[in-house]
Amino acid sequence: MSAYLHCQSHSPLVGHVDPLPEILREVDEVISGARARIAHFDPELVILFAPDHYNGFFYDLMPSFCIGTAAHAIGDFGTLAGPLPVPKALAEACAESVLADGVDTAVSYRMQVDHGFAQPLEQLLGGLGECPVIPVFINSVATPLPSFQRARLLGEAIGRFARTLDQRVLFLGSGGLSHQPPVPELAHVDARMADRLLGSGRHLPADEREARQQRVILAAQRFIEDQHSLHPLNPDWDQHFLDLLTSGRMAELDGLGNAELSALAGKSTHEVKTWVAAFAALSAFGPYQASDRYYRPIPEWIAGFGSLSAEPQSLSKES
Ligand SMILES: O=C(O)/C=C/c1cccc(O)c1O
Ligand SMILES: [Fe+2]
Repeated sequence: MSAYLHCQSHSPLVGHVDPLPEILREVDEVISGARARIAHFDPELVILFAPDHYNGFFYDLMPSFCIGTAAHAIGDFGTLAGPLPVPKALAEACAESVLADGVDTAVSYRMQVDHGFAQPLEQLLGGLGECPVIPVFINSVATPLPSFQRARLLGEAIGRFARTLDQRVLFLGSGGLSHQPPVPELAHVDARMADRLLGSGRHLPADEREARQQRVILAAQRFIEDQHSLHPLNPDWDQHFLDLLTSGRMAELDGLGNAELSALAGKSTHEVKTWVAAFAALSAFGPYQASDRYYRPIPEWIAGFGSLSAEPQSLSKES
């Protein structure tokens, strides 16, 4: 029984609208370092906390949390497409354990996921199929949203389940930090888009898919020129968030309301709840030591881009 954690921002704009080569090199080094540490840990099971962007989860039935017992990635923005190797019985046991522990997660026996799940698997493990993975969705865009506290309790429950396994478990968190890309909102869209958000967007025609991606790419190009064309990134808040996780004080976020977070750092910043859940899961293994902290606001990717690893303190003393 051992655990390792890595949390990282994602962005589907990688490869579409990139920062200067020296910044790209710097980020590549951060990701390669994380990948090497993960390879050294040699996980037997990945538990991946990630959001969705109206590609797999819709308002016809929007859960706060969902554990997949089978999943496939759609390959949006050119990210990897295909099935994820989900160990079905173990994912079912995980869901049962979390429910018995008092956190009402949904389950999906056919989870459709997007770049939020696929990008970290590609960047950190080298592909979708490299290691058995239990996908855990946290609703981070479709209001009403779960709170920081519930995300923490979900993570703790999953951590307690993981601790019962005789396996090396890697917790991954995908998303954030401060950002607000142009994600549609049910309250502000026309009837056609509302229908997409209610579920017809699950299988978008190719021309609409292309138009959707171009909208985000154009928004990123505009954001580079005018950082008020979208909600501005908030490096101060991002660093504060990283401070809290690094020092094991994530429960201090319990009091931060969803509207307040949106106003401070942007409406997609709720993706950081994947990090909170991952760190909470790790905390079930005892006190942890965080390492390899990295942060840079990257407007080209519409992301306060962060990266942070951690491991149980007993292990960090041994290595
Ligand atoms: O449009 C989408 O599907 C998402 C875009 C996006 C852009 C930048 C950062 C992110 O975390 C995103 O999901
Ligand atoms: Fe995202």
